[in-house]
Amino acid sequence: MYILRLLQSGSPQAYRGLLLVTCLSGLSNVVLIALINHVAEQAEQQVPVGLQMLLLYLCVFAFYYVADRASLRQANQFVQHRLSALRLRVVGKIRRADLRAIENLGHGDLYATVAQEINHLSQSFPLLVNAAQGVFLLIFCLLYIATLSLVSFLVMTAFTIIGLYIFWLRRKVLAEAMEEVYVCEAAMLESVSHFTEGFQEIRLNADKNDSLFRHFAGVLDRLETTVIGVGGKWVVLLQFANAFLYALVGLVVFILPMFFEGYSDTVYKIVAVSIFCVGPVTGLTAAAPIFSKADVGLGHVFRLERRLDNRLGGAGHAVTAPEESRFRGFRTISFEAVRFTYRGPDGTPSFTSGPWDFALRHGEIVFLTGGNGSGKSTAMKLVCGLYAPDDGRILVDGVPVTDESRQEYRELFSAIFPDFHLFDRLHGLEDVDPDRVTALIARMELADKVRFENGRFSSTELSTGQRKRLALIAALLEDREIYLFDEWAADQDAHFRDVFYSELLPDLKRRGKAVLAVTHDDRYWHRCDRRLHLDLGKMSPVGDGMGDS
Ligand SMILES: Nc1ncnc2c1ncn2[C@@H]1O[C@H](COP(=O)(O)OP(=O)(O)OP(=O)(O)O)[C@@H](O)[C@H]1O
Repeated sequence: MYILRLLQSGSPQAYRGLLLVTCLSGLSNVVLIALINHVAEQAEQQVPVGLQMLLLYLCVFAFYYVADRASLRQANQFVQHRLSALRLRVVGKIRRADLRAIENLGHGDLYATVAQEINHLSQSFPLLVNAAQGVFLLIFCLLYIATLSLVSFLVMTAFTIIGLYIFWLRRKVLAEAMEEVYVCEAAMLESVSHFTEGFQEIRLNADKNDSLFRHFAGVLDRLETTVIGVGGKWVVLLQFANAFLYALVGLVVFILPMFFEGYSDTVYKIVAVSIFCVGPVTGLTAAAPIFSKADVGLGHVFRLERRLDNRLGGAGHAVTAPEESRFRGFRTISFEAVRFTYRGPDGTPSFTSGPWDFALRHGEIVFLTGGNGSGKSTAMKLVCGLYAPDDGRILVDGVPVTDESRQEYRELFSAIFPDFHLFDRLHGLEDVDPDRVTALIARMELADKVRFENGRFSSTELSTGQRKRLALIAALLEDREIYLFDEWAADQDAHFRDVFYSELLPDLKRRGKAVLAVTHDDRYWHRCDRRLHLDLGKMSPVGDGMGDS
């Protein structure tokens, strides 16, 4: 069970402390029941209830109240800590993973698993704590019954074990059905996302709209059938638990007195205890579907973590920037026979970039051209170290880049890819001079749209071209030695495209930066020092200087 695995991942001290207070809460609960039984017996024998007994009752009640509260609070804290630790651990592994690993796992799945599943468990937790307390109470109730009648204890314990075993088997069936609910819910969420993300397309095309809606209705139908199926299994479980309790009490009341002398004296006390067990047993059964759902979700998180571990190969690679990079101030980066292949899930190669050779020198502007799907973006990701080459070498001034030094190497680059992400604040640039940012906003001709306030841009609700300019501001502030632009100018108007090629790129060159830019703008090809062309992943130089076109 994944929930137990989660709990055991905490510090043994905290785990033991939690078990202790939960035990104390269950124990004091049973002592209360015993006291009630005792007082009822005295009343039946017409013995007046003394003040001492009342005080004892109040003391035990106070103890129970405090222990129960402490148990619930500690359990809540303990589990929330474990969930936070799990989130931190998994996100920590995601941030250390290679881009290929993340692409293979799927961004959507990653997000859903980390954000939704853990959240779900966090929200359903109070019910689960209640159910766990019920288990402790059941154990102590049985122990109390042992003090009343050993025979009843043995019979009831045997029955309880059989009952719990059957319950466990049924719970497994429920868990399997829950796995199907999980799949159906994921399909439903994906289907809903088509309505929100493809809203413009469906509002333009009624047939598409209808077809998507029919598909959604089908997905919803399957989800409903599966959830109803789970509900049916849960009803069976709930009925079983109730029937089991009544059968047990029936056994105690009708059958056992037939066989054991003097048993009828204690039977009403045992019945009273059994009735106290109804609440916990019902709580346990009621929590079963939530428990199964949380366990299934947690299973997905653990499986994701294992897949990340496999890709990270142990501790993973560092993500922290070294104080003094050995690659800083580079003169030439050489790519020797670099080759990289995308593979499908079954390992079949789908596209190969390379082998290619080229050298990127400090302070030069290189343009990369090629048709759609020729491998320009793939080459850019290989150049900046987001992909590690399958073959070949990358050398910085003769020093090979290895797995260990790859992060140091990446720190040379700032890149803006077509699917760039605009962060809500300038992460990593917390001490930036706001006047500098404001000046750059003005230079990007965004002064009437955006302000820099409290470490963030006032708005990111901009056109794609304007958003790319904001991304460029962040890249310029990073002040790295190499700039990669993957079709950056494609979304700019004619005026700003000109600013980019005629002012911004030459400015970077003047500052000694190297630039590698993917471009289709043949009007500006004379702006580069060298142009490289890609065709089916193979790279070749075109001319060797300005005006090569
Ligand atoms: N993450 C990926 N997984 C598998 N294959 C990929 C992936 N990204 C790209 N490819 C494949 O690699 C090939 C080259 O893609 P790439 O994006 O590098 O080309 P491109 O020249 O940048 O194309 P475009 O000009 O259309 O942006 C394509 O056939 C594409 O299907």
